[in-house]
Amino acid sequence: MGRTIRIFDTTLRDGEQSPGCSMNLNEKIEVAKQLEMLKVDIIEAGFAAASPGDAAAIAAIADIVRGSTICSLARCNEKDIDAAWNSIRRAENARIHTFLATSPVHMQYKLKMTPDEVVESVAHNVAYAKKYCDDIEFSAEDACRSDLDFLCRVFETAIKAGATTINIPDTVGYMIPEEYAARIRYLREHTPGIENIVLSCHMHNDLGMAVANSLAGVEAGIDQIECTINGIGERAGNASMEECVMALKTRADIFGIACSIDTTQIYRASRMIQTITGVSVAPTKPIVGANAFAHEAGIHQHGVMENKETYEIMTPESVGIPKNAIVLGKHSGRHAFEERLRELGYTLDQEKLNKTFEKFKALADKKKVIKDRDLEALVGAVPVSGEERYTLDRFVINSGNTITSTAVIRVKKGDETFERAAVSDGPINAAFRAINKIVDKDVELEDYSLRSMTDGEDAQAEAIAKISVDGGEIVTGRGVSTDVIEASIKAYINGINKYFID
Ligand SMILES: CC(=O)SCCNC(=O)CCNC(=O)[C@H](O)C(C)(C)COP(=O)(O)OP(=O)(O)OC[C@H]1O[C@@H](n2cnc3c(N)ncnc32)[C@H](O)[C@@H]1OP(=O)(O)O
Ligand SMILES: CC(C)C(=O)C(=O)O
Ligand SMILES: [Mg+2]
Repeated sequence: MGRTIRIFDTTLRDGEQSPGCSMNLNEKIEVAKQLEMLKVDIIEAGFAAASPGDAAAIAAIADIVRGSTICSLARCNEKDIDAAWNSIRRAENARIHTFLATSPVHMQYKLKMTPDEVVESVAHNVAYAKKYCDDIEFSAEDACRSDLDFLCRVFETAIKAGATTINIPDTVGYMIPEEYAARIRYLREHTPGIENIVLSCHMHNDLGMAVANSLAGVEAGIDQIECTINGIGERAGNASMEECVMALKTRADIFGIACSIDTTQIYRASRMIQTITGVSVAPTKPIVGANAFAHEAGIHQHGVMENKETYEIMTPESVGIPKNAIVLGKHSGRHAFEERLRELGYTLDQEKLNKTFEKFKALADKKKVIKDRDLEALVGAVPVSGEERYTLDRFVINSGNTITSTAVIRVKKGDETFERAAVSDGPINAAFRAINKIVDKDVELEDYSLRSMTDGEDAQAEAIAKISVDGGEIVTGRGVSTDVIEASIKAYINGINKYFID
């Protein structure tokens, strides 16, 4: 393979801009460690000027992650660039990513700047960022609705001021593949200095073409793909990393392009993002959806039994979906348990391993066979150290279609226990109201969902409770149990705990 493509992951920045996908500090660190395991070239860890919490998370990631470059986004102004640099300065490799819109509609109505003022701002702010660090990316926001000759002028200015990567984003997901490729070819031919620059694409999925456009860009000379795990991101999302990477790998005969990604970490990364954000992918989602490697039709099943290549263009193992060799149940020991977790891609520290094993044994008493999805649910449901402020001790619910529901909830906080009762028109709302009385906060339930993690009568339920406390940011709480009410109460308490940790 001749060329190599860089993978720039923006799950923690553009991905986090997806409604309901906010992550707290611990969650961002977990995601960043997983991105390091995936061996992504650049991690866009956030937008430092957006909030002190974002800046702190970027700084923590810059301290911990080694190998990948750590990047912060910044608008074209000195305050944003100062904040970006402060957050990434301790990274092994640091990048400032500054951007300014170049399309007529953005310049006139949003920025209220003339084209000349935009060029001046790019010259000034890229040079200002360059004083801090060598690795500077400049993005022309809404580049795909911008005049091509004006873009050449803006990019030439950014390159002269010190930009080392030039990003040509399709901010609103407007392109079709051949059109984007033609744009890239034009820019390469008409921008002085561009031959020594890393060219990047950042495609949005409004018309469902983010991945196709990224790959068309690569064929036209793009050197870096910006993407997110599961394709999360603003509006319809960004190009999905797993789809871009597996297309390059599976069709190496067409692209002949290598990338650094350890594809066996893809499945775990996808599950982690689903668990943390509470946003599940569709069963038909390529690469990581529940049906991506499932064969339902008889003719397909027959073909796969004879030779998997009849209907599989890649193997589940290549993206880290493990083969299920060991059956785990109540008689399984710690070795088999730990080994299976390792096969699923989880290496837990001793404290989390012990807690997860305890929960595994408790679950094995209720279920005959513990499946991989059960294990993933257990790992995701065990809080990381310091996260448990309140824990559920016991609950009693009285509900029916002719009575008002009542809930009595008892929780522990350290050595103390608190118990309150509440009524409502449904059992889950009554339970949530009782918890509100205990924590004595104005907790608002913003979104709630319940689904079965596995099949069968003894399936585990996963509840997601998105809450805000005292009008603050929305946090995602998650609870798992074979009892749907217990799962819901745990999710609500998990959300409240996260609020207090942040
Ligand atoms: C395409 C993208 O994904 S861009 C990244 C989008 N991400 C986000 O916006 C998430 C984080 N954002 C935030 O937290 C806030 O918007 C902040 C902190 C950045 C700014 O907040 P505020 O100061 O309250 O401004 P607000 O968001 O209302 O408006 C944006 C301002 O930035 C200006 N602006 C927008 N883009 C740029 C840019 N690239 N360079 C310089 N200024 C810009 C706008 O013109 C507007 O300026 P004005 O206040 O003088 O009218
Ligand atoms: C900040 C830029 C790169 C962006 O997210 C976009 O244009 O979509
Ligand atoms: Mg974007």
